[in-house]
Formats: sequence, C-alpha cells, structure tokens
Amino acid sequence: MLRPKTTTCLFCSFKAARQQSQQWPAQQIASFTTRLAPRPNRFNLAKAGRVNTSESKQGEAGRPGRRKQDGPFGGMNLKEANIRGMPQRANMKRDKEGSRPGGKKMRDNPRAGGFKALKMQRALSPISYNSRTRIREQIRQVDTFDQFPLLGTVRSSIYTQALPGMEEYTPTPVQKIAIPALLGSENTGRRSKAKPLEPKTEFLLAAETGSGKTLAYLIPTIDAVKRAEESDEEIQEYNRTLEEERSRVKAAPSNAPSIADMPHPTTGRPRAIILVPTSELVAQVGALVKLFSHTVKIRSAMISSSISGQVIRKRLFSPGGIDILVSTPHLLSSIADSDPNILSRVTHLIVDEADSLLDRGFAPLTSAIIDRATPSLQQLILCSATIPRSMDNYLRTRFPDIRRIVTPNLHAIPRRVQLGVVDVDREPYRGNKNLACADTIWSIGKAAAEHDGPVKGQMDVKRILVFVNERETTQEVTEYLVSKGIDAIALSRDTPEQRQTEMLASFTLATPLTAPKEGSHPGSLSDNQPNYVAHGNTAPPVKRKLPNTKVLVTTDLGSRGIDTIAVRHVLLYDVPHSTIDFIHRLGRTGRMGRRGRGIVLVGKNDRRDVVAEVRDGMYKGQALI
Ligand SMILES: Nc1ncnc2c1ncn2[C@@H]1O[C@H](COP(=O)(O)OP(=O)(O)OP(=O)(O)O)[C@@H](O)[C@H]1O
Repeated sequence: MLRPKTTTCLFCSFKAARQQSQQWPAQQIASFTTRLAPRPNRFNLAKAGRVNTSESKQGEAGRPGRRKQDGPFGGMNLKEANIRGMPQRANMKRDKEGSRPGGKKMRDNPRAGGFKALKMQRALSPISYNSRTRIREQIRQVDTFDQFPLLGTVRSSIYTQALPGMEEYTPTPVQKIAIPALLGSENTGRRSKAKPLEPKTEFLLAAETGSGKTLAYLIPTIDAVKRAEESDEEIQEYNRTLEEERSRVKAAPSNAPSIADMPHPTTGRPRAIILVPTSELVAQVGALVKLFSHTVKIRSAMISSSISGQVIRKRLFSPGGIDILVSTPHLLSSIADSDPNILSRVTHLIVDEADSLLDRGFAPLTSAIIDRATPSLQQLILCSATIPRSMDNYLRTRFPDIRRIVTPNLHAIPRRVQLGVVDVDREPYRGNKNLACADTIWSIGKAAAEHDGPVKGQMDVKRILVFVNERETTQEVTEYLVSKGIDAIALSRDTPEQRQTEMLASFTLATPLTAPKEGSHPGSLSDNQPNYVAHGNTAPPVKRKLPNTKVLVTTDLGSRGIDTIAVRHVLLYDVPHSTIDFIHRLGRTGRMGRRGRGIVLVGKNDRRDVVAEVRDGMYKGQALI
C-alpha cells in the first residue's frame, strides 16, 4: 500500500511552522507541550508560581493545609512526637525535609515542582538554589585565563595548543571556578599566588555537557605536574647527569652505553592518571594532553584496548618516562595487578565521566584503582556532567569531605538546544519507527540543501547522531536507513575498537563537511520511493540517495564525553531510560555555545509524559530531576 504523497508528517508540519519564524514560536511549543503534557493541576501551577502563594499554602490541589500541632487535635496522626525543645538528629531532619513539599530540598530546587512524571523516576541529585546563586557570583569575578596563577608555559599553551585559532580566550564557567580551586587560589578576583592545598583533597567537578570540563581539570593538573618536576630532587639529579653525559659525549664520542638509555625516574610510574570509560575518550583526551606536552615539555601516554600489548608496554616503560597517563579502568587495573608500581607515584587521579565510572558496572574497578593510588594521592578529581542520586549517595559515604564544584546550570539542557517530537503512531508512519527516522533524516537533508554551503557549488553535509537504547537495534536501524538511501553506520560495543575511533572521526571534526551540488537535491523520502510497505513485503530499491547527510546510529557508547562539536542534530530513536541519558545524548549537540536540535521519536509504548516534561523543562531552562 502506498502512502498518499499529499500527507505530511508531524515533524514536517512542525518544521514548516518553524521556518516561518527563526525562533521556536511560543504558541507552537505550547500546543505541542499541551498535547503531550499531563494536564496542569493546582499543585503544578502552585509550584510553577502561577497561582498565588497564599492559595498554594493551602496544600495540594486546594485541600486545606496541614494542621498545626497546636490545638486539641494537633498531635494526631503524627509519626514523630515533635516535642518542642528536643534537638532533631541531623539525618532525621534531612530525610524529613527532603520528603515533603515545601521542605528544604523542595525549597532549594523550587522549579522541580513542575515535574510530575519525572518525579516518579527521579534520577538526579538536587542542587541547592543557594549554591547555584553563590557560584554565579564567583564566576562573575573571572574574565581571562591570565587571572589564574599558572606557570607561564602552561598559560601560553592554552592559547597555542588547546584553543588555537580562537579570537577570544575566555574561560568557561566551569573553568572559572574549577581552575582556581584545583590550584588552591580561590580569591579569583586578583592575580594570586598558588598556595599548597591540604595534603589530599577530593573534588567533584560537575558541569553541563560540552562546557569545557576537560581543560578545567587538565590545566591545573599539568601545572601541578610541571611544578612537581621542578622540585623533584631525583628528576633534577637525573637531568644533571644526562646533561653532563651529553657534553662529555660531544667532546669525546665513545661506544660506551649512554645514560640516555637509563630509565627516567618516572618510567612506568606516572604522576597523573586520567581514567575515562572508552577507547574513543582515551584517544580524545590523550590527544589534548599530547598537544600540551609539545610546549610544556611533559611526557604523556595513552593506552586502551584498541592498542596492541607491545605498544602499551613500550609507552608505559619508555626510558624517557611518563608524567600523565590516560587509560580506561579495565586496562589500568589489569596492568596494576601484574605491576602495582604503576600506581605508586600517582599524585593526581582524575576520574572523567565519573557518573559512568562510579556506576555499578565500573565502580568496583574504579574504586580499587582509587584505593591503590591513595597512599601517594594529593588530588582526586571526579568529573561529570550529571550527579546521579546513586553517585551522590556513594560520595556521601565514601568521600564525605569531597569539595563539590558545581556550575549554576548543571542538569539543565541549554535553551539553545530545541527538542522536537515526532509522533510515530500518526500518519504516515502508523507506528513504523524506522520509517519515521528515515523520513526525519531526509527532511533534515532537504532543508539543508535549500541553503548554500560555505563553498559555492557545494552543499553542507549534516552530521546526525541517532541514539537507540539497545545495541541490537543499532544494526537493524542502520540497515533500514541504508535501504532508504542514507549514508548510515552503526557504532556499538560489537564494533571492533579500531573501527570505532575511525567512525567517530568525521563526527568530531569541527571543520564543515561539504558535498558537490550535482543537479537538484533528491527532495524528500516519499518523492523517491514508496515509504510505506505492507508487512511481509520487501521494500523496492531506493531510487536516489540522500547526498548531504552522514548518520551514526549508536547506543550510550557514543553519548559519553565524545566531543561531537559539529553535530547539529541528535535523533532519539528510543525515549531514553532516564534524565541522565537525555542530558548525555542531547549533550552531543549544542556544545560550547552552539545551537542544536534534538528530535525524539515517540511511539505507542514510549513515555509521552516524560518527553513532554523534559521538553517543557528545556524550554524553561530548568534543571531536570
Ligand atoms: N575556554 C574555552 N573557549 C572555547 N572553547 C573551549 C574552551 N574550553 C574548551 N573548549 C572547547 O569546548 C569543547 C567541549 O569541551 P569538553 O569536551 O571538555 O566538554 P565537556 O564539558 O567535557 O563535555 P562532556 O560532558 O560531553 O564530556 C571542546 O571542543 C573544547 O576544545
């Protein structure tokens, strides 16, 4: 059965309306939201501050407020005696405050009141409103990297190595607060001298996706490593001997074994270790450290399971030494099992993507590495884009004194990322999610072809990420998209590691991709082939291919930390299981102040109420819960 060509999909009609005005029309968003959102009730309105507070004080849904304890019936139906003058135990008080509307937690995060469906599966730890305001004030005091007491070479390397070609060098909010804290120079307003921190300090560094967390921990770590090298007697002695040897050999060349073959004091014993969950992130973070190493003169190495054992050994035990090592926990812990010395000199341990690495799957390995490194550790830095409740509980027990460096917009998806919804159950898709996905991608390609690319005669190639919940789905969706003329590839744990980095390369490249404009654009999917095929029939071959999109279908594997700076479109094929996944997946677009677009495909079995609330929260700039 063929779909009538005149039918337009929900996404297309939404897009047409969008094109009329550059901004999302407020009415359009409201109509989408009302269609998907649960009907507002008095409780929601009160929380959103849209009804008068005296009314909301009455209690939920207009019921009279709670009775005060005074009066003859005041003490009835209470779980605790609440005898005046009796001090409450701290944890009792905290539990109580957190569990009731109007309690401290609710007051601290007043905007959380707008969520109803999300409250049922609350995944993120709340951040107090007061601390968000306090941090905003601190951020206002810093304008440039020059305000940080960094070594000259480290500071200049930020401009030449880490952020080359940039016109303005302004630290991002997380860098403004984290760098001085990690350097131990908190009075950020003026140039100040770094004073040593406590012998061992633990930090949690939490900021939005794509906000520059990597440099926020890397700059102070490189600075610390370099300073330590300058004051390390063993290294200074080694350098002196090497210098003498060089001048001696220059004066009288000989065949005697050179001291240069003698292992450096740091060989196989790095001073700083950065742990990341995947090989792709090892390559990404390792490349950044390498860039610094050229000018700061530090030795760095990256190891992951995508590298051969021989190369790993060579890198770790290079006679030249190793200052900063980037690795995955799996590989590092297996190396530490056979050679515990690898962790014996570590002063700085960074756990990047800490929400993943302290999750159930990784936590035992990560914790074991932290334990083994603890005797020499000066700074433990946990870095994350979200603070899940489970991680929050873990930190409260394991590191009760951890310093939390949290940006004011944590857990909020920036407003420059818009979320569109495609209803898969409606015409023309009739529940066919694959078709909805292909049609949406064709629409993006068609819209992009209407604008000229950066080069005349060339059109811009849109890089699109499609996220699915299960890895088995990646291949199935990819095959369908390819059958519809789309250049799609699948990335999941089943993909060989070497291929993974290769596949991600064109999605992480900041430079624009173009394709020659040969003739007219093929138009929409329905113009090129029947896009509805009755069950049991095979689809006819595609007539023309979509030339200006590149699609990567992936699971959560592609959602953590990968700096897909050029990606403008993220398609959520499945509704993510939690707000944590929403944040990470949508965080692959709209990075570092760029605009982005998320499109979620909502089918029969998907939580429409959750999608509606996330979308509403994003529109209002709220922190998700
Ligand atoms: N001060 C800065 N000014 C401009 N761009 C920056 C600055 N700091 C970092 N960047 C760039 O921002 C991009 C994102 O940085 P990074 O990958 O560190 O983000 P992130 O916060 O770790 O994101 P995620 O949570 O997704 O891992 C990178 O391309 C980086 O080069």
